Amino acid sequence: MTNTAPSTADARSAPGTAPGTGDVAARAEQISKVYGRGDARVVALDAVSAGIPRGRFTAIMGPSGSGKSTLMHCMAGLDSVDSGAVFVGDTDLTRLKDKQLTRLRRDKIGFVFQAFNLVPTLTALENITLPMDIAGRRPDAAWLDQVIDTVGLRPRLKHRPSELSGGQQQRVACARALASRPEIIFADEPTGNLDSRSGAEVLSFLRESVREMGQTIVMVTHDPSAAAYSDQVLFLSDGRIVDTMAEPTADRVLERMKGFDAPAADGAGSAVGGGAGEGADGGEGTAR
Ligand SMILES: Nc1ncnc2c1ncn2[C@@H]1O[C@H](COP(=O)(O)OP(=O)(O)OP(=O)(O)O)[C@@H](O)[C@H]1O
Repeated sequence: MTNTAPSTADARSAPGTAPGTGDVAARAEQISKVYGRGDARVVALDAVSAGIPRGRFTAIMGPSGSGKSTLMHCMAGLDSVDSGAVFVGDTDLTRLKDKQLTRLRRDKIGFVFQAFNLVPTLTALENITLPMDIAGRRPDAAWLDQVIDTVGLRPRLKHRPSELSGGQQQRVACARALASRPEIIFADEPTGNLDSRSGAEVLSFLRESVREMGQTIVMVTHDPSAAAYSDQVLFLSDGRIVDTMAEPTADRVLERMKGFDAPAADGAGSAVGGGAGEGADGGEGTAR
């Protein structure tokens, strides 16, 4: 079966996005990824196509082993694909040499992982600006100020990670990802190590960075409540995108997750097409 959703065209028709190529921040075109051989062969991604709308918050969900992390890693240039193409903006990652790929990741992509990955000897502020320091770029002071205020870290800027709570550390990691104004931020289970209150704070902040700053975010999560902060959810099963949901709520996402043993009768294509277009009113202005 071929995956169809959400196609670039679908993404273009997403709410609040003008027609044209500029409204898709990243896209996968028929990407496949196989691990292992013989008996150990696993098709992690099976001809997946997906467009990530610019300035939107997209969640990726699916059962364990469905390919969520693989999809994210391939789209972020952290892992290679066996076939197909991955675009960030207009650049096909699969055609880049290692050095070019490293530069693209550094300049255009932000990452937030479940483990906060902060440098323990640096202050919060130094951690936030570290990627730009390494790249020899000066942070835009006004932007940095806005990011710091949005994540509510101003009173903690001189603290080292060990002096911060888990939620605060993850906010530092989010600020670090946002500071260079990347084309797209990939967040892999960003609330996986947080209690529900800290998790909600981080998700609200991610949500706000999309709404207020126009950031594009893709987040892998197991948690329907976390997915409910997004504008749209892509559902993966057995290495394929089998459905999308616009304006998700935790209850609807939970229901859909329960249904994975019995896939939607109308098939992936129609479900996905409807889902992507369905986002007409989007999550814009909707606090979820
Ligand atoms: N490095 C690897 N070597 C072999 N198989 C792998 C590797 N990475 C992933 N896989 C397999 O590929 C499939 C997809 O894995 P992936 O981690 O993308 O799933 P996931 O949906 O993120 O799972 P989870 O929710 O459990 O984190 C799984 O069957 C997994 O066992």
